[in-house]
Amino acid sequence: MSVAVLGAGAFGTALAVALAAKGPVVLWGRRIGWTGENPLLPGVTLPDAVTVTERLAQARAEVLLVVIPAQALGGFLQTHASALEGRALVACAKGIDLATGRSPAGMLAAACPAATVAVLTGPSFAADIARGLPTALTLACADAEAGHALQHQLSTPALRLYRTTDVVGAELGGALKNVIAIAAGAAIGAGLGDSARAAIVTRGFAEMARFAAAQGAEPETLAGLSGLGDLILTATSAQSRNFRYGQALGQGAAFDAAVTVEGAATARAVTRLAAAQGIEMPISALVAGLAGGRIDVKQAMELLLARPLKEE
Ligand SMILES: NC(=O)C1=CN([C@@H]2O[C@H](COP(=O)(O)OP(=O)(O)OC[C@H]3O[C@@H](n4cnc5c(N)ncnc54)[C@H](O)[C@@H]3O)[C@@H](O)[C@H]2O)C=CC1
Ligand SMILES: O=C(CO)COP(=O)(O)O
Repeated sequence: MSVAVLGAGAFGTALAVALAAKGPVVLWGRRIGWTGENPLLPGVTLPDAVTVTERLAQARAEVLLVVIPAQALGGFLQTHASALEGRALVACAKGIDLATGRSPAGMLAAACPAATVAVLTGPSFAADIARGLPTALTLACADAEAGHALQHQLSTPALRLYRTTDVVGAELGGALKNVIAIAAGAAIGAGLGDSARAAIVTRGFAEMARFAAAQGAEPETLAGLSGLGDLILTATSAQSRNFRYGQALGQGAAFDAAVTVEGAATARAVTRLAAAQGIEMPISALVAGLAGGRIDVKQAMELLLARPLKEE
């Protein structure tokens, strides 16, 4: 099986490094601008088995891991979908596209109807994967046989993949936890304390599960690696960009706009979808307001605490 990774950011590079333990990997990026060490993944030297290229024609593998941020994926597919058609495409981004309301796998399936689409998601920082630290992720594919094959093709001794056919649940777990991680970071940044963070994470998980169930996801998926697992990681670690962005919001501090923070746009996308479907997502709506500069953390907390008392 030949593998290529599309998107040479921190996560794409880390996946290429991990999979190079099993054989040659092509890593494609639109503008590389570095050799040997990706500045987005400092301290990691690429193994010889990884070929880095800016030519998409060189990435003609049977399995393509698509690791382009959710809000950039639509633009990429407009230009390059034909080069991806008919392959096994593994969506690795965690977000919901603002323009279409689609998940990355949904965008891939729409752009490449003859492809087999899968999802790789779950708790994993790029730096951990690249260093070969133990990681467990979810591989989701509606086609159980193809999912089984991909699970074995993409697992390594350190990267343990669990399999599911619940693509919707796996993707929403990864997308929505970023939104709640921003809220958790904002609480910590504003000095509201660990108890407030625990409340936000728990009630945030409830709204993740509520939204996902309404889209047809299995509750077990949300309680697994891609939902709860990734939420725990992202809402408690300063390694997370979403958490750090939330912290900056809570502190009223500036944040580098060049850093990928999927949860900001996803908060807007999911708030819009939830409103259209009559689903309550108060924390996500407040994150959308915070990210859009319409409210501050003090107002957000006042709004949350003023909500009617209800059953858990
Ligand atoms: N960094 C991490 O620890 C993890 C990231 N992810 C997910 O992976 C996705 C990518 O994140 P990172 O690699 O960390 O981001 P990053 O910011 O490190 O890199 C993003 C890369 O995408 C490229 N890119 C942007 N627009 C593009 C386009 N139109 N065509 C081709 N390439 C384009 C950029 O040039 C850059 O190399 C995100 O959805 C993120 O949530 C998932 C798990 C872990
Ligand atoms: O998805 C991730 C960990 O599983 C990475 O989180 P950040 O994008 O917040 O850094």
